[in-house]
Amino acid sequence: MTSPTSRFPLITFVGGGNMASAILGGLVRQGHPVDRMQVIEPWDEQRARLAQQFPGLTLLAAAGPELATPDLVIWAIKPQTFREAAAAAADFLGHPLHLSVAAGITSDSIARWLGSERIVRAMPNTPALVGLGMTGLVARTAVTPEDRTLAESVIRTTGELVWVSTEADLDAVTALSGSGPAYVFYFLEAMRDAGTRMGLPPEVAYQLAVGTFVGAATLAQRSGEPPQVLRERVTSKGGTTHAAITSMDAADIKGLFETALKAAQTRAAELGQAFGA
Ligand SMILES: NC(=O)C1=CN([C@@H]2O[C@H](COP(=O)(O)OP(=O)(O)OC[C@H]3O[C@@H](n4cnc5c(N)ncnc54)[C@H](OP(=O)(O)O)[C@@H]3O)[C@@H](O)[C@H]2O)C=CC1
Ligand SMILES: O=C(O)[C@@H]1CCC=N1
Repeated sequence: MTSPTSRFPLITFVGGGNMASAILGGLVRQGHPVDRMQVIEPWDEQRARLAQQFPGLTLLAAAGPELATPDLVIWAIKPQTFREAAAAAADFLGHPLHLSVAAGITSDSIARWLGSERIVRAMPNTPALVGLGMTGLVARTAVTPEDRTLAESVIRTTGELVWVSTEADLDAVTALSGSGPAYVFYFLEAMRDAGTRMGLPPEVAYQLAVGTFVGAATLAQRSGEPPQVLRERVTSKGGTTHAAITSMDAADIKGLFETALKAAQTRAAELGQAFGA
């Protein structure tokens, strides 16, 4: 008899860390049954954490014949361990669609390691943990429209997505939105610390900083107006914002930001070269 949950694709995660947890959480929130997902995760503590968070989930320390043949494999491991993990699991996976979230590792490398052309690369970000992720996706040419739909349906459970044309674009996505939450947290730290040095209690400074980010980002999203216009609307002539922005321009914060993002983009390509051989 067909199980009532079998209309859901069977998904195997290789790697059960931060990103796998975020995607798992999104899927569970949207009603994907835990018995249609299995995770390969070698670290005992992490398996115990996942078992507690997602009761009923199949958790394995390593790939083996007991693995049910999946429709989709999500590769959520570090670029440094991808090759080794692929070699260990390839024989037990059948012929699924492969979805990799690893930074930098090209689909050419993955195709070589897995002997499959059905590969989608995704670059999510950690706000996926709260359903507000922003993911870039790129598909190899052999990927079918049905495969794209499957990849989209999984990623959509974590937030928004955008398809890009090339894997080089995905390195730019990695630098911008993949690593991007860390830049926001960095600014939150800086604003909290500056507020504290100006005499506010740290928790008040932090509350003001977080509220300002949430409010400004929501305003940008809802108004649809260019950020420059929104910024100019805050900047009264001869006022306080003008003083701050003049100080930032003098320090070339935008130029420094571009340098930082390009460093991340370069690192993505380096990871692909160093660990994709
Ligand atoms: N964190 C982020 O913001 C983002 C990360 N990514 C990408 O996601 C991928 C995973 O990152 P993240 O989730 O943060 O990393 P984590 O370290 O949290 O998770 C990776 C997990 O994979 C496990 N692992 C190691 N070797 C194997 C193996 N052979 N088979 C199965 N599992 C294995 C690790 O165990 P152990 O610790 O024991 O090695 C670890 O628990 C990376 O490639 C990264 O580039 C993409 C977008 C955003
Ligand atoms: O820092 C990293 O390499 C990963 C990829 C994007 C976010 N975290």
